[in-house]
Amino acid sequence: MEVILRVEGLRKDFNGMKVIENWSFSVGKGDRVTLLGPSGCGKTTFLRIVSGLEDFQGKVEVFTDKIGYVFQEPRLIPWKTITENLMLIRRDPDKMASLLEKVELKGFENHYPWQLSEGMKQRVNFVRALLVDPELLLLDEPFDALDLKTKMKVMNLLVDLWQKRRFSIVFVTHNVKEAVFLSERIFLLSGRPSKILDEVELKEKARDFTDEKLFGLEKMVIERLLSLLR
Ligand SMILES: Nc1ncnc2c1ncn2[C@@H]1O[C@H](COP(=O)(O)OP(=O)(O)OP(=O)(O)O)[C@@H](O)[C@H]1O
Repeated sequence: MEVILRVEGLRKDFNGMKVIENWSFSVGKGDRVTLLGPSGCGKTTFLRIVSGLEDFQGKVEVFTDKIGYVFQEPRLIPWKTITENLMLIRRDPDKMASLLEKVELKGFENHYPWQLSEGMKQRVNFVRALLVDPELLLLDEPFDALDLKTKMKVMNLLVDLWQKRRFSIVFVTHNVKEAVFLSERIFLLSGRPSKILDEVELKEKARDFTDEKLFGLEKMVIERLLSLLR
C-alpha cells in the first residue's frame, strides 16, 4: 500500500489538558477513512495537525502537499464574491465553473457570501477544497449545514469524483451513517483524552442514502461502539 498519511504515537494536549492519546494508523493512497468520535475528542485538532496548523507530540507524516480542507463552517471572506474567494485558492476559471455547476451554484459567481444560504456557502467550501485537485481531502463534519437533499447530492458528487480520481479522504465526524456511506475504514474514538478503540473495515458499500445495506452497516457500527463503551 502506498501511504499518503502516517500517524505514529500522536499525542496532543492544550495547556496540560490531554486531547489526543497515542493514535497510530496509516492512510493509503485512494483510501477513504473516517475518524468517528464524540464532540470534543480532538477531531478538528487532528485535521489541523495534518494541515500543519497545530503542534503535537509523536509523528505525523503527510506524503503530499495537495491537501483540500473542507472546514466545519464555510469560512468565506465576506467582502469578496464567490469567484474572488475561489480565485484566492486557484485561478482556473474552467475548473471553477465546472465545480460550481456540479454543486448547483451556477449563476451565483458574483454573489457575496452574505447573499447565500448556509447550505450554499458550505457548497462553496467544497468547491474551494476540490479546486486544488487534492490528493488528500480532509472533511471536518461538513454536512451538518446541508438539508437532506443537498447533503445527498454533495455526497454523491464526492463519491463520483473519488471514483474518477481516487484521492484519499480523511473524514472526521460523529455521524455514523455518513461515516459508513463515505468510507471503507472507520476508526472508533473514545471521548477525551481520545484513544482509537477499534477499527472497522466495511467490505460492502451502500449504493446511496436509501440503500438498505446502509442501515445494516450503520447498525453494525453502532453496536460495536456500544459494546466498546460499555
Ligand atoms: N486552541 C485551543 N486552545 C485550547 N483548547 C483547545 C484549542 N482547540 C481545541 N481545544 C480543545 O480541545 C478539545 C478538542 O477540540 P476539537 O475541536 O478538536 O474537538 P472535536 O472532536 O472536533 O469536537 P466537535 O465534534 O464538537 O467539533 C476541546 O476540549 C477543545 O475545547
